[in-house]
Amino acid sequence: MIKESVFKSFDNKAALETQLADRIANQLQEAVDARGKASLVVSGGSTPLKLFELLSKKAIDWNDVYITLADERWVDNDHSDSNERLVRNNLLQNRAASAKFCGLKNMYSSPYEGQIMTTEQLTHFPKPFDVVVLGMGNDGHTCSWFPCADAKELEHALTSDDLCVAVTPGNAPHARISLSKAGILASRQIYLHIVGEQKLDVYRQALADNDSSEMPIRAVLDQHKTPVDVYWSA
Ligand SMILES: O=C1O[C@H](COP(=O)(O)O)[C@@H](O)[C@H](O)[C@H]1O
Repeated sequence: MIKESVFKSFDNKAALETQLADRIANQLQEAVDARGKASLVVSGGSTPLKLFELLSKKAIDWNDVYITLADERWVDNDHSDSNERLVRNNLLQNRAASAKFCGLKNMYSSPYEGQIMTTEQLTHFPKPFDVVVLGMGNDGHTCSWFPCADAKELEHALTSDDLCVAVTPGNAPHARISLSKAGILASRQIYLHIVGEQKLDVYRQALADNDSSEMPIRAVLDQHKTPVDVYWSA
């Protein structure tokens, strides 16, 4: 059994989103005040939409905030499955429109060819990342660390020192580019943002299991390098 992270439980999604948005905004502004710049890594998927909207309205020095993604589907930026599109439409709005965003997808035809360029594009980001917000799939994946991916690719994502890795999920659409475990853990604070009973069950299962290849979220939960706070609501 692994050590439980800080677990914050909310009766409803709106209460979670309000508190998490406040906390992230405070941490980003503190980082700007302390070091002149801040960095934020966000996930795609359906869970963070309202959080993005709330964050986008926060009065912080967005000019000094660098934003990127934890993972991306290798699709054009106007594709409905693009995480970049999601972030542009929901987070890089309102006051946050002046943040400095760098997506993970580039002009190469696959993430295998494009991953070096993506890594280079992120070299100017303030590191360690100040805040990382992760989601989790019902299969226990986070970022694009899919349990259904080729075993070698998943192992590479979880053990490589490279910041970015390419992954093709076995049973989800699109090849992906993802930050590696090393990249994600090179941060000051990680939030795992999950909603619903099914994800709570998956989280509990991840705490009880002991194999990161079956439940890749464990790679984040079972470590002592970086603080992880879990924000869950029904
Ligand atoms: O495929 C992905 O799914 C996870 C979880 O998505 P959700 O819709 O259940 O919130 C997400 O964290 C990840 O970034 C995304 O690429």
